[in-house]
Amino acid sequence: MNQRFKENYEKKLNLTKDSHILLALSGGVDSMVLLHLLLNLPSHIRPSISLAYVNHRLRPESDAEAEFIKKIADQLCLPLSIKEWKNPPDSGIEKAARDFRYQFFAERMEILKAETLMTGHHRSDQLETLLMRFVRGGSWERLGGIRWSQIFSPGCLVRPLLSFTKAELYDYAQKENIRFVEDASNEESEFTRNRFRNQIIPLLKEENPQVEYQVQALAEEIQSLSAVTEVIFSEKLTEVTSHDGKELDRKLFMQESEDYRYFILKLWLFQELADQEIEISNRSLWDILRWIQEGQPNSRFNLPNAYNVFRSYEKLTIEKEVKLSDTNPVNELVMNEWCRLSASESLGFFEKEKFDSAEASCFITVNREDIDLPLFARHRKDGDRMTLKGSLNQSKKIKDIFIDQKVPLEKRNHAWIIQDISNRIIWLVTYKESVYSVEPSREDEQYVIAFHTKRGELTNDYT
Ligand SMILES: Nc1ncnc2c1ncn2[C@@H]1O[C@H](COP(=O)(O)OP(=O)(O)OP(=O)(O)O)[C@@H](O)[C@H]1O
Repeated sequence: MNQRFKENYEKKLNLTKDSHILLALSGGVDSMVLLHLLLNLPSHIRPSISLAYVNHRLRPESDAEAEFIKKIADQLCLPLSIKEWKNPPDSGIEKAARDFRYQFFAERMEILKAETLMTGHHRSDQLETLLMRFVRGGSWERLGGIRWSQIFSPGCLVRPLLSFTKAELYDYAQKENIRFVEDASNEESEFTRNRFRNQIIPLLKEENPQVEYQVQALAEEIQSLSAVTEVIFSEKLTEVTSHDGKELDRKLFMQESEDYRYFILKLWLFQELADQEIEISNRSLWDILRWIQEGQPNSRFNLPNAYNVFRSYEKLTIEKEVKLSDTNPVNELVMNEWCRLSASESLGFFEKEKFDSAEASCFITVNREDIDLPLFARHRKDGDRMTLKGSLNQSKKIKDIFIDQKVPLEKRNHAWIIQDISNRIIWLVTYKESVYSVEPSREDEQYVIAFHTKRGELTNDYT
């Protein structure tokens, strides 16, 4: 077993004497055997080892286990950090405990400047993980299961025991007299994984005693296949998206076959929502595909967490919905000053003689007697209407103005509206002027309302 471990250590994991490893030591047979195997490596390849343990305090014997781990670290003179879990939630304990553990490991790696986290996952874990994923459903790539090595935090997470079954680890521990703690909860079937471990897998092993080996081989094949297809679909995605990957060109996308479209869309959503914990089911993917094919040219498809795929004619983007109430600060405009509205936008209103048109991207002129000061800048809200210039006092919904001008949905909530204290909408900035906008005259009894944007040229017709 030492020899097999050494081979994997050098070939599969690319680790050397200069590696600094943070070993996640739970005290169970797997990580205790892993520690032993690491220490048994010949000195010319043995890495520096630090230990980390999380005391979840979920079982009465937790504190005794923490003491056991401290003793081991003392005996071996290895640095150990322990963290206690203080606030377990009422539900979803398994996931919360895992998140807490890995968060702690990432912090320790950063502090210790250790580039490798090592855990004791083994071949029997692989079978459990794959069966659970298979039954739960989801993406086929997940059937690649636990990997030998993957990117983690500032470095990587490696599992050198993936070629050993749990039975082999027990044998080795017995032969080498390795002490370990037995997790009593493993015997109870209260957690999903334990149900698979204790009830389902024994039946599968009766069917085929080699099931763990078969499944590991299958998982590795899926991992390779998934690496190959990722390259193919990434190239395809690049062909149908803008340079930064944010805009998907519907026309080019629709030229691909349906199978390709499915995987391109999946990759695009995955990349665009990478920071969000959003899972898009296979069924939703098909629904989105149908909507892209048959939906309205200016419409949206709702995703979880207020995200949307927006379609504006032949352009698709993914954006979080901006709620009007969240983004509707009302900015009072102070006479003869520019009011900064965002990193790239300013609005101001000026006495005509104090206005320098060179500073503005666009502007309108109003008669002083027609409006009631002060003026305010805000975004649209439901029911907004304005009386259009040259329309004989006919008012029109702001929403309809946007529709007429084919303004994409995601731009509508960002547009600025100028209103006066009497709630009259004076200007839908860059999109539409109201009846209050007049031609400049020689008299001074006029104000100018001006907009400045750094976003290059104004893209809308200034009407
Ligand atoms: N409390 C802990 N403290 C330190 N390391 C731990 C702890 N629990 C688990 N580990 C590490 O994780 C490995 C796998 O443990 P276990 O099979 O119990 O985890 P799991 O339930 O499969 O969860 P996951 O795969 O998400 O870590 C252990 O061999 C050990 O390296």
